[in-house]
Amino acid sequence: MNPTLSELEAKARRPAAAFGGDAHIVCDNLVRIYKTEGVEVVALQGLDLVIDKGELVAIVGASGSGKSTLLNVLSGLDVPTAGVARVAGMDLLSMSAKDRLRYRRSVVGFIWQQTARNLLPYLTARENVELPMRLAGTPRKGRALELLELLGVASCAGRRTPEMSGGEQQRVAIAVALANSPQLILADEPTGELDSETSEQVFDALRKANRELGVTVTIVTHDPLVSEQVDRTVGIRDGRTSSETLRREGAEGQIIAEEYAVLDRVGRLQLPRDFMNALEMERRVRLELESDHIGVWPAREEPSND
Ligand SMILES: Nc1ncnc2c1ncn2[C@@H]1O[C@H](COP(=O)(O)OP(=O)(O)OP(=O)(O)O)[C@@H](O)[C@H]1O
Repeated sequence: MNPTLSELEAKARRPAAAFGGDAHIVCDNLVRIYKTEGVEVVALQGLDLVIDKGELVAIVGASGSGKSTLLNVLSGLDVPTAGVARVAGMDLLSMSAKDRLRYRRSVVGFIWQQTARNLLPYLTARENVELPMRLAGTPRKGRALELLELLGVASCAGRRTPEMSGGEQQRVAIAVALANSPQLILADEPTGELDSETSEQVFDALRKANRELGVTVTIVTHDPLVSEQVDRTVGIRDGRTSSETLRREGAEGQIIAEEYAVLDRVGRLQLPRDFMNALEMERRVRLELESDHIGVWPAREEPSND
């Protein structure tokens, strides 16, 4: 039934919901400009991203597209130049130094690509997991072993980093990141230095943290083993989210992956570069509205006057 005039008027009067609503991670028109020796680099150019609580998301993109910049902002290590970045209802742009420290200690856990960067080499695995709890003033007896067990590295509890493989070190690093029960885990190329079998174990540990502890997990990765196993892969191009691949299980248990272009709030979308190249599209395209889709064609050759 068509809405009545008064229903439409009421709808128009309702305040528009804020972008991303109460999602766990909301980036709205996020901009990060680096200035070095007078040269400006726009690493994030109005990036929009919404991630719900409990999601496991991979972020992919070419080198220099802005992935690490985004993770640094979300982890509270870096402050964006403009826009909105909100995690678990906390505004990352206006946060005080004290809140930022608390955020980094207790709300978010971080895993670097370089295994050596995640752990202190002179502490055992168990002591490494206990450290963030001691720093936050909330030591919990048995918690470190519990986490090491959950991630399948309890046998490493008494070992220091040189006595562990790269994959074991990364799984211990995940336990360290989980120590203070964060709401969010961010991992920057966590399997980048590992062979495929070990990568699988590290990814399984992240998936376990997500499924069994309900932690939201965001992984920046070039590793197809990771990006093709998550429910949602977000592609970043030139400092903006440009594509999303959603995966779901089909009727026969097969995984169906569907790729979408991201449409921002003002209607901008990035056409895949290979599509544009194939049809030699540049500068402008012709759009046509059909009943159930919009057609995009290369611009017609204008007849020349000479
Ligand atoms: N501290 C910095 N100072 C100046 N420019 C920077 C800084 N950090 C990043 N950039 C620039 O910002 C852009 C995005 O970099 P970023 O590291 O976020 O990309 P990335 O997608 O993570 O790349 P990679 O996959 O190679 O790690 C690049 O052009 C980079 O040179």
